[in-house]
Amino acid sequence: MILEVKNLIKRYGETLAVDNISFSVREGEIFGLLGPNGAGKTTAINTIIGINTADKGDITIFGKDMKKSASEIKSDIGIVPQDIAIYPDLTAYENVEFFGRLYDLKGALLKERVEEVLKFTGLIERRKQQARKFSGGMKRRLNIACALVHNPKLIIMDEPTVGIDPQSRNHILESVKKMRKDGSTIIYTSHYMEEVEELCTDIAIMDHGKIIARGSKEELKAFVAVEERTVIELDAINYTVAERIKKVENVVDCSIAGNTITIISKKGSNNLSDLIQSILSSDSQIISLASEKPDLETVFLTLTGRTLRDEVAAV
Ligand SMILES: Nc1ncnc2c1ncn2[C@@H]1O[C@H](COP(=O)(O)OP(=O)(O)OP(=O)(O)O)[C@@H](O)[C@H]1O
Repeated sequence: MILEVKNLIKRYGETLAVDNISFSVREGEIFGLLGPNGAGKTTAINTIIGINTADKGDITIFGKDMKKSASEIKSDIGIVPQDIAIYPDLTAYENVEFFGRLYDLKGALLKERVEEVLKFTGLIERRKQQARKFSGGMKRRLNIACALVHNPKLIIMDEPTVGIDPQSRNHILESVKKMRKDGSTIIYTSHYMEEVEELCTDIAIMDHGKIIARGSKEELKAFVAVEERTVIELDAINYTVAERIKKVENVVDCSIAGNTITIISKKGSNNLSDLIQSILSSDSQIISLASEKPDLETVFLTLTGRTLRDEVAAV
């Protein structure tokens, strides 16, 4: 295990921001910490890496106790903070160079690493430009370059795509995948379930300071999926169609509204071809068909009764 967190608690006065969480991260994973704004993701991350002091809990990183070996451990971690931490008056090159020096890089190796991470983040052409002239997305990418310059084994990214253009967002998501391919372990916090679903090999869902679910996306979805919905729009509803559909194996329910039929089937029934066959044999034509599979939003909704999007919009 690269990281092990046991019974971590962090309070801010009366607020229990991190409420007794335990989890571990295996080497080579992209570990996703998913939760709405205020769930406690940043507090958890900042407490793990020693920016905040924990009220209780044990943290082991690279097999070493964070309480005893913090500075040694930190030299192998790259942190991409939620709030952009770069110097606006320095150029892109100077910013990355500055962070490299903080990690004791010098001379030819420093130059080589600075150029490598600027290339990796797509900023090499803009290296001589002051950071203040960068777009929000470019600033975020520079923030990432600064975190990677010392070639860390563990990379922690706290909501790295908030408030940026789609092009920079895609660039960041692709970079995260590439970093994993190159052997890094990544912890990625986000309230965008699409990003976590696309990137992460292991996921913990956080809400009100607690981890409320943990597993791969397949495990999390299987946990909530009790049924599958298929919505089919027809040119016209024939009176025999509902009767035929109800006879298809694993169909639990079938309701009609206008020219649309909603069919509920048992989980994993794989009966789509039979459903289509039964409709065509009743002389109706299919206009559109949608099969709804659960996503991480469904998981959050099932566990909390709220949607991630509602939570984000409310902040
Ligand atoms: N410095 C602080 N002082 C007091 N309360 C804080 C502080 N930082 C965070 N909190 C509170 O702790 C809780 C968890 O906040 P945290 O920022 O960790 O959540 P988050 O999941 O990272 O959300 P976001 O994505 O909005 O940062 C919230 O109730 C927040 O208001």
